[in-house]
Order: sequence, then C-alpha cells, then structure tokens
Amino acid sequence: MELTLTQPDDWHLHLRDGDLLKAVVPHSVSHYGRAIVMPNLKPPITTTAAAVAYRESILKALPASSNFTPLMTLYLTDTTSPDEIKLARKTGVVFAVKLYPAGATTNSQDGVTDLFGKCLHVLEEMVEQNMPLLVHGEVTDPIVDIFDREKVFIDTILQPLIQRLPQLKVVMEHITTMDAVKFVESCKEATVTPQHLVLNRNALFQGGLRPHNYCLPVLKREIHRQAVVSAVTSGSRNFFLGTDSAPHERGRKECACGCAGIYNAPVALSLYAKVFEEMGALDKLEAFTSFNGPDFYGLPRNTSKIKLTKIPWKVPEAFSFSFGDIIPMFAGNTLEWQPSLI
Ligand SMILES: NC(=O)N[C@@H](CC(=O)O)C(=O)O
Ligand SMILES: [Zn+2]
Ligand SMILES: [Zn+2]
Repeated sequence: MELTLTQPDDWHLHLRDGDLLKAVVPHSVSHYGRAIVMPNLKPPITTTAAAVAYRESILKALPASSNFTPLMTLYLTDTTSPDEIKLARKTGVVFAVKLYPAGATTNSQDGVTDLFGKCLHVLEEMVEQNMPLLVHGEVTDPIVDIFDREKVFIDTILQPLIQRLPQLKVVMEHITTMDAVKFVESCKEATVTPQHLVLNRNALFQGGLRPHNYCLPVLKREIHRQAVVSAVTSGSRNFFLGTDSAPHERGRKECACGCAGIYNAPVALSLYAKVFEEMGALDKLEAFTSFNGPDFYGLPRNTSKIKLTKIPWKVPEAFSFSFGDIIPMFAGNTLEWQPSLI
C-alpha cells in the first residue's frame, strides 16, 4: 500500500544549535518542506537580529541539495517591546512569537512571569501586525498537579486572554487533554505531536522508568489521548502537524534529573499515518500534515510530494555523534509507513 501526500511542514520543531543542530537537521529536512523553529536556545532568541543570525546558521547546516525553509520565532520575555514585533514583521523572517511561562519547560527560565502585567502592549502590537502567539500552555505554580497544568492554563490564562484580545492569533502547542481539544474547537488552533497521539502516561513507567518517553506537557491518561486522536482525525482544520521533536544528548535524559523532550523527527510521519489509518481516516491525513498549517499561517501549500509506503522498517537504537548519542522515539521498534520524498 502506498500514499502520496503534499509535502508536509513541521509547525513546532526544536533544531537546537552547534553540533546538535548539525546532527538533527537532516532528519527533518528529509521529510518536511518548512518548519516553525522554536527559539528556546541558550541564550534564547529574543530579538529579530538573533532570529536572523540563527536562521543563517540553520541554512549553513543544511545538506547541499535541500530546499528546506526555516520559519523563525521570537521568545517572548517580560521586556519584549512592541517595536521588536514591528521589526520582526518587517524583516519577513519571523513568523510567530513564542510564550513560555517562566519555568514551564526546557530553557524557559527567561520566559514570561506575568503575561497580563508585563506583555499586554506587545500582545496588542501582535494583533496589529497579525503575528501569531504560540503557547506552551501550562501553569508553573508548583501547587498545581502536573497532570492538571494544561487545563488550569486554559482556565486562568487562555480564556481571559482571548476575551481581552479576541483577534489575537493563538496556537496552543502540543495539546494533550480533552480540555484543550474543547478549547481549540471552540475558537483557536493547535499543533499535535505524535507522542500525544500514540502514548498515554503508562508509557512513562512501562516495566521501569522510561526517560525517553518523558516530555512536557507530560503524557496524560488514555481518555485524553483518545480525545486528541478523535479531534485530529475528524478533519477539523484547527489542528495541524507539529512534532515538538526535542533532541537531548542521551546522558541528559538518562540521569537523576532528566530533561524533558522526545526526539521524534525520524518517526513522526510514520506514527501520524498509523494513527489516521487505525481510525479509518487516511483520507484526512493530508489536510493535517500539509494544508491546515500553511492555511493558518497564510503561506502557500507545498508543491512537492512525499510518498508513504506501508512496509515495515526498524527504528535505529540510537544516532551516534562525536558529542554522544541521541535516542529516537520508539528506538529499536518496527514501524510501518516509510516516508520518502518524490
Ligand atoms: N517538549 C519538551 O518536553 N521539551 C522541549 C520544550 C517544549 O516544547 O516544551 C525542549 O526544548 O526540549
Ligand atoms: Zn513546550
Ligand atoms: Zn517544543
């Protein structure tokens, strides 16, 4: 069996920098035409000038024949100015601004401490410039149970935000709960990762602690997974592909306090296809992978194609580099649906 799709884009991707960038970029480039590149480097990409420089270093790291287009983002802080948004829009290389609540996830320590208190003027300017806000939607209050952090974020931050600025374009990134599905269906957009479609929280503890299944927002109960699967396979245009592929060197995952992030770039398309196939919804796959994202961002759909062939293939146990190993999601497992660019 074979499927031909318009080439997909990845609307949520961590490419990192330096050696890690060089190591992982070929995996994304071999499947996707464009990607929204996350700005949570150390130090974070908080200015247009930094985004332009980061874009140059990504372009330099691309394989020679690649047409891959990185779409850059700015990391919102308490001190981001409305002028920075104007500048970002003017240069044409910045496509969104990313909200990390301070302390919510990997490299979020410089993120926002008080969205309504510190960022309202910037958000108003984003409405003016039609600049989307991409949201890591979890509260950081340690008193809130980690499995409830997405729902509490919707109730206490997102709902008030859209009431105050209904025209602001908002993408709720990597959604994990039925609460997020309801919110998105009522008014906004979301990206969905492969892990939140195929795994529930049992995968964190299967036979022992599984650091390579640990990401944020953390995997949830099966009923939530099912709600997210139903939403994306329903054909709704509010949901689009965003892998959240987030590589960390093996030692930073397999240790006493392991980093959050799943490296899924090599397996994501196979897993999305599996989910749509299992739901009898392969006819809806292409809109999710290749149409809804560019339509939301006001960009043309890709013109080249990708082929997905239903033959078993084995995911490598590890990818090894001079600086160490990166362990992919489902390392050593056999998957079906093998992607190849036409
Ligand atoms: N998803 C993750 O668990 N980690 C991401 C950050 C993020 O997207 O929250 C990372 O940069 O490693
Ligand atoms: Zn995130
Ligand atoms: Zn991410």
